[in-house]
Amino acid sequence: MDLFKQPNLFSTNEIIKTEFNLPGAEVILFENFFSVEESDRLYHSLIENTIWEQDQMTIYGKQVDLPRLTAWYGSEDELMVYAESESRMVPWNADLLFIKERIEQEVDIKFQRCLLNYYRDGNDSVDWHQDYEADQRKNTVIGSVTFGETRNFQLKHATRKDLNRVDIPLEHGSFLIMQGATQDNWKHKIPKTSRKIRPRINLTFRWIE
Ligand SMILES: O=C(O)CCC(=O)C(=O)O
Ligand SMILES: [Fe+2]
Repeated sequence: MDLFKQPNLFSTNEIIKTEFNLPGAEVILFENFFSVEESDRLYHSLIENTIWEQDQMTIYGKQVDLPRLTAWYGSEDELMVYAESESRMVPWNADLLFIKERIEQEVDIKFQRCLLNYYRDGNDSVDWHQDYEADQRKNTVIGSVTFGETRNFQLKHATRKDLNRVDIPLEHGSFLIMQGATQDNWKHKIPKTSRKIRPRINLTFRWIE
């Protein structure tokens, strides 16, 4: 039985592709990119087998835990500096290579590394941010895959106040591409929620020039 999608009269397992028409951004969503069976299997396997870390950040001079668990995987053995702490990148495993190869069929690049996020409940979140430092943001590709609970992925323009915020619910088995100048011009966030919800795993596969 599908853990995260309740069957209804109109439900379909077809892949649904949506291209968002946002100024200065290229954002494409594929719903049902992974089948329900694949998504259920990967959800459990990633929760159990990922080497999750509790990283910290500084707020008003105090060290506090990030509101989620994270892990860096990739092909190079290098130190990643993320949220001010250093972590060594873990080599790709079979699950990640399976996901990476599937999503690379939709983009013309090979992803170099992946940041996994584990949102344990509605208190876990990520605040408004742009991925990468300003000088690295041009022409990046982020492939974002979700397993588990649906969370609202929010996008807002970094400078233009005349543009409305966009909310994209990211469902079990979905795949979202952010490319071109998206990171340069738009911020994104996963807000907290007081709803009683189950965990969500998100994988952001990353490519930079
Ligand atoms: O969980 C998500 O969908 C977004 C994660 C994110 O923005 C990040 O890891 O940089
Ligand atoms: Fe991000």
